[in-house]
Amino acid sequence: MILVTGASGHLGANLVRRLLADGQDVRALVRPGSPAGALAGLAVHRTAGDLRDPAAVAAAVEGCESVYHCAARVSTAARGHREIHAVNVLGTRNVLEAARQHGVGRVVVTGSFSATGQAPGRAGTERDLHYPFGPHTPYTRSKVLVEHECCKAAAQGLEVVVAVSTAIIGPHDYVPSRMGRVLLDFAHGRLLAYIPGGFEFVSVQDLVQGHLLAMARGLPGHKYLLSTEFCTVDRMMDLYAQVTGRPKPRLRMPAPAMETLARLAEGPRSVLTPHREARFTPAAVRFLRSERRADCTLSREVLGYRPTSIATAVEQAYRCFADRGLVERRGVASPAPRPTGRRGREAEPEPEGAAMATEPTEATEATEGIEAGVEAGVETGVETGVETGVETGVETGNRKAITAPRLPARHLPWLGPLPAFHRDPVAMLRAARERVGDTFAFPLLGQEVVFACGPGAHAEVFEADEAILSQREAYRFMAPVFGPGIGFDAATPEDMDAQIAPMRSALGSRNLDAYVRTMEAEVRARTAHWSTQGEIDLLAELNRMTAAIATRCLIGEEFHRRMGPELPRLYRELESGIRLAGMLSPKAPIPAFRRRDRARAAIAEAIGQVIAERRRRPPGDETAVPPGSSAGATGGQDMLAVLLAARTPDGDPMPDHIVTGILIGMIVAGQHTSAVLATWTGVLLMRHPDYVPLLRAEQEETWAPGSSLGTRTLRRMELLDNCVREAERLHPPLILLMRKALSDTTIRGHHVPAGSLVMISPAVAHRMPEVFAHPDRFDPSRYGTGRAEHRRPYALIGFGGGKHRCIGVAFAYLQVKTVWSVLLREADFRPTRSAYPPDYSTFVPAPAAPCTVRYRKRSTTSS
Ligand code: HEM
Repeated sequence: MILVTGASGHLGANLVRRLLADGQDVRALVRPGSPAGALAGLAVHRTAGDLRDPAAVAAAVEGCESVYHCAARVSTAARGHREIHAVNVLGTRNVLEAARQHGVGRVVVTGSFSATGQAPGRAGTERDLHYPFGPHTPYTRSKVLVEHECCKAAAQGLEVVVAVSTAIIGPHDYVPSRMGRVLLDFAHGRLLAYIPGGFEFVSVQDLVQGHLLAMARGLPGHKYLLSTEFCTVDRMMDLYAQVTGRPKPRLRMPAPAMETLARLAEGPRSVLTPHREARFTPAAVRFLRSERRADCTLSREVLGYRPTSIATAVEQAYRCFADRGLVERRGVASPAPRPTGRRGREAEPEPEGAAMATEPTEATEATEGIEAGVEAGVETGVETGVETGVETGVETGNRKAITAPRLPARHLPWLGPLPAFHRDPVAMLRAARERVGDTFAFPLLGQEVVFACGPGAHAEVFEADEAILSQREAYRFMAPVFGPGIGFDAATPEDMDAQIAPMRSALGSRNLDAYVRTMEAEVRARTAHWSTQGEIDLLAELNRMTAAIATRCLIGEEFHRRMGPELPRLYRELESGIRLAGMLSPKAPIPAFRRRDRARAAIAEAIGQVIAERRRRPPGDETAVPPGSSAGATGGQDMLAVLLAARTPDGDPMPDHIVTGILIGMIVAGQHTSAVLATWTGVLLMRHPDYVPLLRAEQEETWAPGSSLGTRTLRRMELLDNCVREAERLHPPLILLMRKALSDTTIRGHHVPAGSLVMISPAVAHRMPEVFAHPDRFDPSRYGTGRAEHRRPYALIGFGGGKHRCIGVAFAYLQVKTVWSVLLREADFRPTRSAYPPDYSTFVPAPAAPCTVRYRKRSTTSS
């Protein structure tokens, strides 16, 4: 077993991949909250822990025969000494001490070129002593002490070698690193200027190779410089221009003036944005200006190190970003490898295992310097990257919480990432998660949002006390849909629970068989209108079916007859009134809200009439279901009957407007969501037609021709169940679930200030490779015996979790399964489009309209 610390960093991510490709068993020590993407889908043993915690480090080291210690806190800022010292120096000491105690054979520690001394007039070598009295950053000082710790450990008999990194560039840069961010900014046309200078750069794959060589051949207690080539910033800009196809910025900021400016900016910034990671620092500019060079002769001669080319590393970095959708995929123009004449380095083939997966970086000062140039020259007042914020301790009660990383504000801070969020919230949140980790914060329309992702975070949110994370307060903007005092607008959480309680009983197993009969009858009634073949808008068709089903099961037959064909449209208008604008101003005078209010009034009036009629029936007959109700005909009750029979704590009947509001709430919660889930199930089956014969075979076994469907029959259809579950996972109808923080709290150790909106996203969470293997794949077998990926608590959250978990989940599953049992028996379906992308313009994203599919009725209809 080999331990890699800092495995989610740029170097770590590449090193882990290389070790795995070499057939090694790898354990990764990752700091809690590190971006998950770096190790996504890799067969590594993850262990969470902080370098500052000797016990966690010892636990990670135990049982390993060798250790690559790559983790470090990198910064060019003049502050943050304590944390930098604790992580880098004491953390390294912890690793070395644990290695000694557990008899680890060898440790390779990543060093920094900044800790190597400088000799005037020539390139620096391993023998050049660091000059301690210069204007060094806390980071540089810490890396000198790291080397000191290594020497001490070597003197005590531990085999430890230091592999010295220069400025890293290359693929699998998930955070991304600072050089990676400069490349992204360049590719997106956000780089308007730069500061000239130069530095030694290392291709991340050369650096990985150097670490392996240091492990195999390095002399204990020695260090080895690893660089690929010296590059001026002008040359880097040329390389970036070649891979991105964009011109390089015309503006070169004079370095001396920029260093002065950085000095002037330092004071105000430490007051105005004390928690923000500063990159435009005097030290960063100084590194660039110094144009330091490294002489890697020792590495070449002792280790056999053979560096490749920075041009190739830049190209690979770009390709990797393109693969992840962060930049446009171009026919990446390979920058011509430059003859590396200075020390006679030739471009060599990539090291084995080079072209693999991903993630964040330990930047060096030089990369920060370039980014500092970008920040200074380009984006005055606008953040280029991610504020790390991780080092900022915030006290919450007795617990020490860390500030969640903050997404950059690219537009007005008040708006936050609104355009991207509005266009495609799932893509925006997924991309942000890959960059900064599972928990992060951002402003949205003036509202502070804390986003959290992963089963642990879900558990904390779903299980939180209502007085701390309130569901009611988060969804109060829906009050115009439900009606005043109802559901999320109920006076107290207890009132809301009291309103939900009778619905639970109506949706209980006693009534479900009757509902299934209504469902089957309704699907058959609709398909009876279809000709032998043709095209339908699947979503529209399923909306009609679920509208009829919901109406008949929940409100009753009379209402269904009264409102008839009007209902799908009215429900649609009601539901489409739930939109982002409503969070800001639920009563804004916009057409969608006017339609919402008209639809609600029409539905409420019709329900009111039905209630009045039922109340006029003789006492003792409140629960009777009127003749003609299919639910009643089979012995069940519609929900209206249950609500009319329910009593308040004072023994009174529920007021009519509350009954009406609850019914409307149920329709809104369950009708369109079910139609959307059924539609995605159909779309997925059409895209994976191999499952259709298997599903039909399952039907043959479980559902005798001519017999009616029932809950028992449906429960035996396990493959169908798993297909619906895959639809729930891949396309959850509710993509965002929210809570309002009523007091300061924490999620996964991150501070959540009172007033924040806490968001979790089933759509993002369900694609976490750490939770679901190959998450983008349609694979119903993942729920089968042995894998049961959905059994992990709070992994599959399409219906929420904890005390607010959907009360209609059984109803919804039965409905979708009934729909597809009947439809698959009655007809064959084919897609008419190559893709059915989700339409994120609504709160319940369905395939973009029109969702046309072709059908042909089957001649062997056995019903
Ligand atoms: C595919 C269909 C459905 C989906 C995807 C769905 C999804 C959800 C989710 C995610 C929640 C939790 C919200 C949160 O924690 O913030 C929820 C709650 C709820 N759902 Fe559903 N639902 C569906 C169908 C239904 C149906 C058919 C009904 C009733 C007939 C229903 C009634 C409710 C109610 C009353 C709650 C609130 C529970 C509480 O807060 O205690 N849902 N649903």
